Amino acid sequence: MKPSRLSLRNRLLLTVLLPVALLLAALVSASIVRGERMTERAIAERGLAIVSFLAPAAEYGVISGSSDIIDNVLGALRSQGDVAAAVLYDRDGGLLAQRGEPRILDVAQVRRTGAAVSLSEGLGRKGFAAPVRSMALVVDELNTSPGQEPEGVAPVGWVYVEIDIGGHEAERRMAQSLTIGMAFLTLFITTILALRLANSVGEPVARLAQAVRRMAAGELDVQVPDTTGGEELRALERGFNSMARSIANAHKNLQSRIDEATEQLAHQALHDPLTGLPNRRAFERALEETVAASRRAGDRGALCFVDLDHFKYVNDSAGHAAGDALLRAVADIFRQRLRGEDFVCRIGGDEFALILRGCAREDARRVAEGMCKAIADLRFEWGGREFRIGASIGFVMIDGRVTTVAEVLREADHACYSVKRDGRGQVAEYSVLAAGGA
Ligand SMILES: Nc1nc2c(ncn2[C@@H]2O[C@H](COP(=O)(O)OP(=O)(O)OP(=O)(O)O)[C@@H](O)[C@H]2O)c(=O)[nH]1
Repeated sequence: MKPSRLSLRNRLLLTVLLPVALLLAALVSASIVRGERMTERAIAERGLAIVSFLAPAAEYGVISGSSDIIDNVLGALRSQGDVAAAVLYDRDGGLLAQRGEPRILDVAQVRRTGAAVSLSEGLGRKGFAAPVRSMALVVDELNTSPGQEPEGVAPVGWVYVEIDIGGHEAERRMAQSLTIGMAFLTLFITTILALRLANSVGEPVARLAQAVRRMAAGELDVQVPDTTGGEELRALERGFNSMARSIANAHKNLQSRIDEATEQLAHQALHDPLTGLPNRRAFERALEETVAASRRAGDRGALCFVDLDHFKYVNDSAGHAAGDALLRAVADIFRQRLRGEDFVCRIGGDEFALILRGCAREDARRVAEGMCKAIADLRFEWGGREFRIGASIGFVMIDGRVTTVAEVLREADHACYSVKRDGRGQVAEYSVLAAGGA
C-alpha cells in the first residue's frame, strides 16, 4: 500500500467526517425535495377539498339565484384563513358572487372545468375550480354513483377559489431551515468528537514516531509522556519508555566496556606485559621528545642502556619463570630509584633503557652507577637458591651535540657494548675517541 502523506490524525478526521458530511448532504437534499412535494400535495388536496365542498353547497343558491344563500356559502369560507379569494359563476359564466380579490383568475379556463381541478399558480396563490351541478339531474338522468363525475350533465355554475400558498411555503421553508440546522449541528458535534478521537490517537502516535526518529538519530535517553487517555496507547508509551531505558542502559554499559577495552589496548600497545614498564614503542616516542627538546631549548639529559649480566644463567638453571620474576624485580629497582621526570622502559629481553631528564653528566653517571650497584646487590632467591646478576650500563649525554634519535641510540648502544667488552658490571659514557678506536 502506498504510504499516505497525511498524518494519522488527519486521516482519522477524514475517515470520520467525509462520510458523515456526504450522508448529511444527501439526507438534507432528500428532505428538501420531499418537503417541497409534500407541501405541493397538501395545497392541492386542500384546494380540491374546498372547491369540492363548495360546489354542492352552492348548488341551491346558484339554481335559485338567492343572494342570501350564496353569501352564506361564501361566508363559510371566512374561517379558512388561507382562502384568499372565492368566486361563484352561473351557467353562462355570469358573476354571481365574489369574496376577496382574485389575482390569477382566468374565467374561460374555469368554465372549461368539468370536475374539481387545480389551475394555474402565481403571485403567491394557487387557483382551484369545480363545476356546480344539479344533483337531481345527475341522479335521475345518469345514475352516477357518489364521487363519480357526471360528465354528460351540463354544470349550472362554477366555483373558483384562490388559496394563499405563502403560509404553506413559509412552513416549508421553516422545516427546511430546521433540517439544515440539525444537519449542521450533527456535523458540528461529529467534528468535535472526531477531533477528540483523532487527537487522542493521532497525537500520542505522532509523539511516539518522533521519539523513535530521535532514538534513530542517536538520542538514547528519549522518553514520551505516558499520560494518554487510552489504555492501549498508554501501554504502548510505557513499553516504549522502558525499551528506550533498556537500550540506553545497554548502550552505556557497552560504551564503558569499549572505553575500558580501548584503554587496556592503548596501555598494552605502549607497555611491557611482563614488568608493566613502558615498552620499546613508548621509549622511541619519549626519546624523540627528549632529543627534540634538547635541540629546541638546549635541555640536557642522558640516555642509559642497561643490559643485565649473566641473566641467561638464571633462565637456564632455574627456568624461564625464574627469569621472568628476576626481570620484574629489576624493574622494581628502576621504579624505586628514578625521579618522576625520568623515564624507564624494557626494550626487550634483559635490556632496559633510562632517559634521565634535566641532568648534568656527573648526575647521569651517579644515577647509572647507583643502578648498577643496586642490581649487583640484588639477592634473587628462587627454588631455595640465591642468584646474583649484574648490569652493564652505557650512557650518552643528550645535550645538543647529537641531533638525531638514531645517533643517540647508536652511541648509547656502543657505550653499553664497550662495558660488556671490558668485563661487565660497570658504567661507561660514550666517548668519540673510544668509539673511533673500537
Ligand atoms: N625469562 C625470560 N627470559 C628472556 C626473556 N626475553 C629474553 N630472555 C632471555 O634472556 C637471555 C638474554 O641473553 P643474553 O643477554 O645473552 O644473556 P646474558 O646471560 O645476560 O649474557 P650477557 O649479557 O653476555 O651477560 C636469553 O637467554 C633469552 O632467552 C623473557 O621475557 N623472559
